[in-house]
Amino acid sequence: TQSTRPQRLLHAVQKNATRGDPRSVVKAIDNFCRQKEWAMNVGDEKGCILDSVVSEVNPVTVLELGTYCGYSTVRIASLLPPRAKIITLEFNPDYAKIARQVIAWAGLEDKIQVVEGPSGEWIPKMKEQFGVKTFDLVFLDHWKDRYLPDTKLLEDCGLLRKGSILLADNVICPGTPDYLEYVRNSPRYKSQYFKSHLEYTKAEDGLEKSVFLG
Ligand SMILES: O=C(NCCCCc1cc2ccncc2s1)c1cc(-c2ccc(F)cc2)cc(O)c1O
Ligand SMILES: [Mg+2]
Repeated sequence: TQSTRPQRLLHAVQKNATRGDPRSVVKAIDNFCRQKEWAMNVGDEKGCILDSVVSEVNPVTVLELGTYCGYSTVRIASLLPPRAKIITLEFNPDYAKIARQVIAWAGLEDKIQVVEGPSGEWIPKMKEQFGVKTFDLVFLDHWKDRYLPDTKLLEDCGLLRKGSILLADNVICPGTPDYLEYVRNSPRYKSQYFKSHLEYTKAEDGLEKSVFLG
């Protein structure tokens, strides 16, 4: 039977990356997506902006919405301090299966918890299920029309604290207009746009970094 793109991406990692070396896993995926098949990873250009925000925030608890094949999960986890943890939500079980194997190849299983299911159902359960108090960093990279409702849900569930950082992918392409309008106009956020390009292309895209003011 025909393989899927995530399966081919995983094979490229297993063929070209060194076990236990997260940066080689990131490199192998970027090479695969540039030379063989485009895939919706945050990519190398926006990935550098992600790296700089993670390094600046130095988060202990991270929530990622939208795991896909685990590219940004590995990228973030490789920069975290020893006891820090990422909870990453993925709706598609096939993607989650591939992501777990990519994460294992990078040797980062201990820092990452892949949770399957819709964000709208899991966010209200974060405290009781995972003992989370608040998130220091949230990386939004899932359905673009869920960014705003899930941000409001995070607020309502008390999962954000003064200084929590929201970092959103794809605010231009495919675009998240209602989310952008909210974080840029709400008195509860201080927002900043990092102009870049859609992964592996020349199209404009960017990341929006928003600090929750409490
Ligand atoms: O849809 C994208 N990403 C979300 C996939 C949806 C997966 C979900 C995860 C989850 C977890 C919990 N609850 C619900 C959900 S739904 C996406 C799409 C493009 C793109 C850009 C130009 C194109 F021409 C074609 C695609 C680029 C990107 O960087 C993306 O991130
Ligand atoms: Mg994205």
